[in-house]
Amino acid sequence: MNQNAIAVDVLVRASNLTRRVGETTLLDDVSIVIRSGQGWGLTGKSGSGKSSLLRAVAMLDPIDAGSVEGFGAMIHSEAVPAYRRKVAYVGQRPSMVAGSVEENLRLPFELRGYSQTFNRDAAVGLLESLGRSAALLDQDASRLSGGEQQSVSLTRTLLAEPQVLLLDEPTASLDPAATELVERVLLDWKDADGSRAWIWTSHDADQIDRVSDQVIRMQAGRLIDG
Ligand SMILES: Nc1ncnc2c1ncn2[C@@H]1O[C@H](COP(=O)(O)OP(=O)(O)OP(=O)(O)O)[C@@H](O)[C@H]1O
Repeated sequence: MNQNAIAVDVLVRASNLTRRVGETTLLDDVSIVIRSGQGWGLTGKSGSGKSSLLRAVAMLDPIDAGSVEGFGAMIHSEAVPAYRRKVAYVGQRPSMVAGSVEENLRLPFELRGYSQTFNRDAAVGLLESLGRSAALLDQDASRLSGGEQQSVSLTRTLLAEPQVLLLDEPTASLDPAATELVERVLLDWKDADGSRAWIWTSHDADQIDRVSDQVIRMQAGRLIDG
């Protein structure tokens, strides 16, 4: 493999991330590399720092030390919005603005500097593959169940065509049938393009087995093997 091929293979390189809030150390010198096609499974007890790591890699939270490199370049502040479109964090509590689900899905596409346009058919297709009907688009976003919110959040994320997903317990508020659908949609998404990758956190060891090819565990803000 030549040097260029190596550079393209590494999508994200997070190095020596440290984050403290007051006396609490959320991340303690954590490094992780995300390569094309890779499915990281991230486990660890509640409070071990999994969300903190995903949010730091997504550049959503400030860090006290360390760096994030994306697609071969250091990500400085002006490059963060473009980076976040390619490296998307899917949180446990999706944020919605007042209005319909469709308005929420359209919102990112109406931001300045956003070149893609909203594809309603693609949105309906994704919602249907997640077990929701097209009628969900007309519903008031403030009145969705936790599971519906998660479906909308995932749809919004996938419509933006990211390359890396940082999935923070993406099935936490779903029943087993809905969980299976989310897993299938995401596994299909990843299989459709060998350059896509994710870090997927879960408390469900069986799910981690199904969705990851490499597992890493967090303990007290540090990464330890398997
Ligand atoms: N903004 C913050 N300010 C202070 N402490 C925080 C903040 N965010 C998280 N923490 C603390 O940092 C630690 C790690 O939290 P984090 O949410 O990353 O854990 P987690 O492994 O994702 O947990 P869970 O499995 O419950 O989602 C916890 O002790 C949490 O209380």
